[in-house]
Amino acid sequence: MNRLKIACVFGTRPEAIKMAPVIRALASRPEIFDVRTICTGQHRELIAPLTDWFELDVAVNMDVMTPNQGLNKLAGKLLIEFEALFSEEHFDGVIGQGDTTTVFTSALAAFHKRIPFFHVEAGLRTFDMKFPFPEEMNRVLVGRLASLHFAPTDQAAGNLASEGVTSDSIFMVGNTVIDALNFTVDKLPATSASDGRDSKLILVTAHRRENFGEPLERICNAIRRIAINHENVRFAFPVHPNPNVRKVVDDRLRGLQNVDLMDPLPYPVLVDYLKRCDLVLTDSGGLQEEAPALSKPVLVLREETERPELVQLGGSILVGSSEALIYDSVAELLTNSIRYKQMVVGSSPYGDGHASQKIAEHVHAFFERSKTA
Ligand SMILES: CC(=O)N[C@@H]1[C@@H](OP(=O)(O)OP(=O)(O)OC[C@H]2O[C@@H](n3ccc(=O)[nH]c3=O)[C@H](O)[C@@H]2O)O[C@H](CO)[C@@H](O)[C@@H]1O
Repeated sequence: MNRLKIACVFGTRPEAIKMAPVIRALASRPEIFDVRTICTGQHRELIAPLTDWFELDVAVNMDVMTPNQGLNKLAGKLLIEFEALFSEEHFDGVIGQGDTTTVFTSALAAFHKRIPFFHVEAGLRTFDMKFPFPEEMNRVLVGRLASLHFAPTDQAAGNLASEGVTSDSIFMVGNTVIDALNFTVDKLPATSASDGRDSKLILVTAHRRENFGEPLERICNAIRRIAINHENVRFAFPVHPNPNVRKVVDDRLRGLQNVDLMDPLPYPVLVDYLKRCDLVLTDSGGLQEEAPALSKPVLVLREETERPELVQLGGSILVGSSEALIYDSVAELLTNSIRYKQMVVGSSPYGDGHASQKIAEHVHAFFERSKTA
């Protein structure tokens, strides 16, 4: 039997992290799958260490990024690149993840070439096209283009069903980020949770477009006040390279002795911080999923989230960018151990760490079914 040739596409840091275990699961069955890994390079520098850590062979590197390029120019270039790739090589299927311009254009290009597209992390919705922008539109459009939808939770699967996606194409498998996290925790040397320190460690990340400008200023003001008023607290803040983030963070937080501003951390180092920290303050999607898997409460620096499951379980609170709410919520969790324990959920609502194996099986079954159809 001919092997199934599958293009696995990613372009940004979170896509590389969440696609890595899928690529490894497909590649672990070489008698069935011939895997080709395609990187569009949307976050080129952040991705190179990830492909090493997860031991991925990238077959195609696209070079599409130029400074201050608009979304239409990026999408146009990517469509042309995918058109050329899918014309030069025969692919049986294309698989991509999430809500970026990379996943949208690869799904559209696959559709134009009549190649089935499989969507990892399908069905996330805020129901507001402006937040997050342009990601909410990207995921809705990919929801129309995909042949199989791998939903991370029951709610995500329900969102797809209510949009009219046929139920036999939706599979609730969990989020592959938990597979990536487990792989990483297993590969890391063991560290103790507190490291023997008597201070509290708070991990912070903030980079979403919706927070650029005044919201990020308010977030930094709150962190500054906490750092000054609570000397037993340390902040670890890997700062996103985007100048919209870097300038505001530097202006407000540089020079505080208990705030460590760092370059973006390699994934294993980030996971090590996550293991050792007491609390996470973030607008990142991935960190909202990873933190509960390591029993860490999350304050979400967004007004809405497409990950309501953790909020519903009490493991995260939407604090948005309100300086007062961020300050008060952190202060309460630092001083009220009962409240803190209430926010430590027993297990992650985002998966059991076996999503990628399930995805590989469903992709195989899809082609077995189409042979008999
Ligand atoms: C609108 C929205 O929510 N969209 C999300 C967005 O992803 P995101 O918000 O999760 O993106 P980031 O925060 O950049 O990445 C997070 C990952 O990076 C790791 N990390 C972080 C800091 C660091 O210094 N070093 C690291 O290694 C961290 O542990 C985590 O795993 O796009 C994805 C792609 O489609 C979607 O899946 C996803 O819905």
